[in-house]
Amino acid sequence: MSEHLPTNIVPLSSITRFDVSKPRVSGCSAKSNGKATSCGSSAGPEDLPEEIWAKVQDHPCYSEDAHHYFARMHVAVAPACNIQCHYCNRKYDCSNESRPGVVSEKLSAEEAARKVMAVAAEVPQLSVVGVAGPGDALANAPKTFRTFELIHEALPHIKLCLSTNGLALPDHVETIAAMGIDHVTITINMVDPEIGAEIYPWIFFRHKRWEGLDAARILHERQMEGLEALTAKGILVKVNSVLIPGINDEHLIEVNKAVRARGAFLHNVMPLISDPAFGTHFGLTGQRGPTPAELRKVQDSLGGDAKLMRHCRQCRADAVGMLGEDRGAEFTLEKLTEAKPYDPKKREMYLSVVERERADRQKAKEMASAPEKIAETPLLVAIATKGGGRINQHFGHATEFQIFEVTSAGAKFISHRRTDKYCVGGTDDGDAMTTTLAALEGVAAVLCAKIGDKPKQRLAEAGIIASDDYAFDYIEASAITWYAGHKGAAAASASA
Ligand SMILES: C[S@@+](CC[C@H](N)C(=O)[O-])C[C@H]1O[C@@H](n2cnc3c(N)ncnc32)[C@H](O)[C@@H]1O
Ligand code: SF4
Ligand code: SF4
Repeated sequence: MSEHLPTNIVPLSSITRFDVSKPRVSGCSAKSNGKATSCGSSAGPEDLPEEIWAKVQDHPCYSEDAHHYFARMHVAVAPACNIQCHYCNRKYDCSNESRPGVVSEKLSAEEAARKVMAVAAEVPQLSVVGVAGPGDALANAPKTFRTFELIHEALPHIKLCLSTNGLALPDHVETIAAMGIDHVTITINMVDPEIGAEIYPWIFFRHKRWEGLDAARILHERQMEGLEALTAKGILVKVNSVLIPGINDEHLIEVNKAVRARGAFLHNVMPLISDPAFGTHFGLTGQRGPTPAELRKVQDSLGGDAKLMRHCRQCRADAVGMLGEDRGAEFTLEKLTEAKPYDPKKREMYLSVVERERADRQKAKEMASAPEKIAETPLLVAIATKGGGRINQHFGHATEFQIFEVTSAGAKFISHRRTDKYCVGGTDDGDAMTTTLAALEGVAAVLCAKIGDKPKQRLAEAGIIASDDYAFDYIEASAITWYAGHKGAAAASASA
């Protein structure tokens, strides 16, 4: 069977570190971190109501757990936009650039459907296809919906997803519901038009261009109307907010309250990208993006029970693959003629592996966790992973680290941090280490599948412990076990 599995998934037979033969903690007596979990009404590792878990369990953006197992792709069928944001310039195009709004080729609905078939044949993890630009999905509504129709006819199991600024949303809620589109993202950066006027120079609405406060007021009203109409129909809405320091950083608490009151499922606060080279208004006028610490501060200020997305990778409008990887170059239009036919058995086999892996990973986590007796100082642990919920990437091959906040009681995903590959063409690259050390700021340990003596030494000099003792083990259980052996380091750094 293993020859059918994607390379980043390790067969269960390779699990050695955790004794999965011990009795499973499950059912009504289940305990997680010493706390009883609810019985009968919740499901999945994220403790969601069963009907919600059923909708998000294979959506890599709506469930942090799912992003370890499932892939998404964006199809670039929506070039036009009906508003202008000061942070967006869709004219800039680069195949090496990974950020929203960037694409290598724009597609017709038919081309997009062919591309989805080709990717589904190669990537059994594929579960979601989204339209997220390069412009706005609903400013190109006929093409967006035609694309979804074709995909649904060919691959009915694929979830459909769209991203919009919300201006045209109220006009399309009925169609979205009728087409079975269960996931919609709205970018909402303000609920106060005074702040909106600093972000949006103009909108185009009802055959007319609007500017200033009028534009921001219309946009705000349409966003709230669209959000309410979607949630009333049981559609899961994720709200994206771009964090723009000095403009909406303090205001995002109000945005969070407003969108939660209207039933938004998830709030994704994303850092502004404003490199002047991209030619956006903000980039050219010196508006900076937030630091990782500023981003985290705003996320943490949104209240303990706010459901936040912290694992967004701010993908290109033609991204393909697991979050954090982009296999778009393998599926360009000219390569589609070589595409293999889709084989549903490959996907079924993959799903059964994921089901077992998820259950065993959860069990390993519960077995490694100790009930919280005293307040412990959490440590940040960086993980090198290619997916599957395991520590399965060589330190030198990592282009990002997943950061977990860890105590003896649990390991919580906090964010990802991008870096450059340490090993380039088989040689150790000194500049990459500088980037990696910056990315690992505040991190106590790196857990990876393999690391050479030289980088291990460089990390040690920077006060970071690197370990490949947990190679191919589950992330959370390993991080908790590592923490248990290094609590002293936490106490020492807290008192330093
Ligand atoms: C390219 S847009 C496409 C969907 C739609 N037009 C919208 O704006 O919601 C996808 C996401 O990228 C975000 N985005 C675009 N440019 C950005 C930038 N420079 N920095 C951070 N986020 C950005 C948008 O706010 C939106 O949430
Ligand atoms: S709404 Fe989306 S596509 Fe339009 S300008 Fe803003 S970020 Fe760009
Ligand atoms: S941009 Fe964020 S929400 Fe959209 S596909 Fe990428 S990770 Fe998911």
